[in-house]
Amino acid sequence: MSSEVLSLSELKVCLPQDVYNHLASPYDTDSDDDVSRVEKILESMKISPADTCCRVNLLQATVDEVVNALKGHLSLMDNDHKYIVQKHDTIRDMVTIRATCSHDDLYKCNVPPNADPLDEFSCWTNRSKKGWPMSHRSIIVDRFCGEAVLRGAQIFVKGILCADGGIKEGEEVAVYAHLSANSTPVPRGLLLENYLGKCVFLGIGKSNCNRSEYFSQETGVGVTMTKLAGPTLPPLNGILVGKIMLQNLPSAVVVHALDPQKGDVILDLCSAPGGKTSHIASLVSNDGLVIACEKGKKKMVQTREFFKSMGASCIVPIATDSTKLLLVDGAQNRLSPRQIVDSAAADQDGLMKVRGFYPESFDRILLDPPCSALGLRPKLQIDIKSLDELLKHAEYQKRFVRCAVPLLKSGGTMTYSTCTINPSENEEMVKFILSDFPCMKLVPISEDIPGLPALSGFGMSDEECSMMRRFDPSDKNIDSMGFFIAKLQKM
Ligand SMILES: C[S@@+](CC[C@H](N)C(=O)[O-])C[C@H]1O[C@@H](n2cnc3c(N)ncnc32)[C@H](O)[C@@H]1O
Repeated sequence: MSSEVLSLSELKVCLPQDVYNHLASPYDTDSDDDVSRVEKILESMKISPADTCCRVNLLQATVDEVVNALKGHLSLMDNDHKYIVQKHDTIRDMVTIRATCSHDDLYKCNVPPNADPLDEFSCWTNRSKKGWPMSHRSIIVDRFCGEAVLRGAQIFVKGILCADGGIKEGEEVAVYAHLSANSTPVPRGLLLENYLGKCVFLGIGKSNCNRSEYFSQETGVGVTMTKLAGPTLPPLNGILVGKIMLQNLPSAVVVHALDPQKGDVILDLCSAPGGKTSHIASLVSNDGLVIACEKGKKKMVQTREFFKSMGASCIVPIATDSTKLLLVDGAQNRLSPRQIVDSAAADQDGLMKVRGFYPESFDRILLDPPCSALGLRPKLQIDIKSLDELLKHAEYQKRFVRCAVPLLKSGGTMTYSTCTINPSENEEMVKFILSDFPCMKLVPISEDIPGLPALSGFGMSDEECSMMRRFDPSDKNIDSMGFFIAKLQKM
């Protein structure tokens, strides 16, 4: 058994056949173009969208202030990248950043191209036979670290699995990601010459320490990426804290589709890590009541700290199972959400202990439930093992819907979103809502909000499909993640 070293262009992101067939089924199989739509989506998933989008927190900054600060920050960066920072055409609180140079050559190579051999490697012929570069010592990171690297992150020591012996602080190293599916785990600290797995070349970085410290330290950046096989995204961690939030474009437009108004009483059923909830607070200038629910207690405590850092004071965070939020007792004296949270006691973490809310309580509801995440980019591998596993997501999402619809006031709207391309969680879910809840109808999302219409073939009219937004990761016009948004009103 030997190691297999791929370039990103050679890597094939695969799906189980039944999942593939399911995702391909809505496309017109008579058309050559559509037959390969899923292939195109899988191909585009390997790298990040070219634009980094950042949403301006209007509670603590203006768009002009952020544009100027980002331009200043990026112009000081110590590398050869140039970035274009600009306001989004139609989304008023969105700023996009695009690198003007990319390293397409690295995308096609499985070793750093055109570099002189290191003297000590030229006498070691096995090295090139195994696929490792003669020009650089190499490190291999785990897959999740690799995907983060392709999103512009640096390499933390915890993500490094194995490395060549002898790497020194300041040395340029070749960086690979281990493709873990179906392979035996790689023990951390392994010498690269003993690695027998399959990996993909991600680019070149500069080591911040000697090899031994990769594996003896608990925290810290081990390698700073300098050239990436894919779009070169600016590292913005720790920049303009509280003033911006890095979000993919579709995630940021969801709340514009929700269109919250000052004074509204709004329920976010799945809040953590809080990107969309804090966006609501920003758009209503903290004027209103936003109930943020999240099942994970620890997650909610962290999310509450994030809300504080964003100055989002109109949000009441609650750790609860949102599928059980509907109260059916006390028909006579139904308290409003404001009365319920004002009279609730706090738990030992300071989160309000709320049992639930009464029917017809909310002006707007955001339902951004857990999903199969088959739209997230970049993805080096997909973990879903079978169609049964994929379809379970839709069943779970229906539980949130059954709770959300009664909680909505008549005339109120619910915005539903997922970060997947799976129609069972998107178009089919909307059809389910329309069929099982005749009180609900689709309403159009503002034309300023970009995206494609929903897929046809799920029992909805062309007009209804045009009211929804679908983001296709292989769409060349909007280079973004896979995403879906629908807005429904209770009659
Ligand atoms: C797609 S994420 C939400 C992302 C969030 N809206 C944002 O923009 O930052 C789904 C969240 O729902 C939470 N979740 C899962 N089951 C839940 C339940 N029964 N009740 C409440 N939250 C749940 C997950 O822990 C996860 O944080």
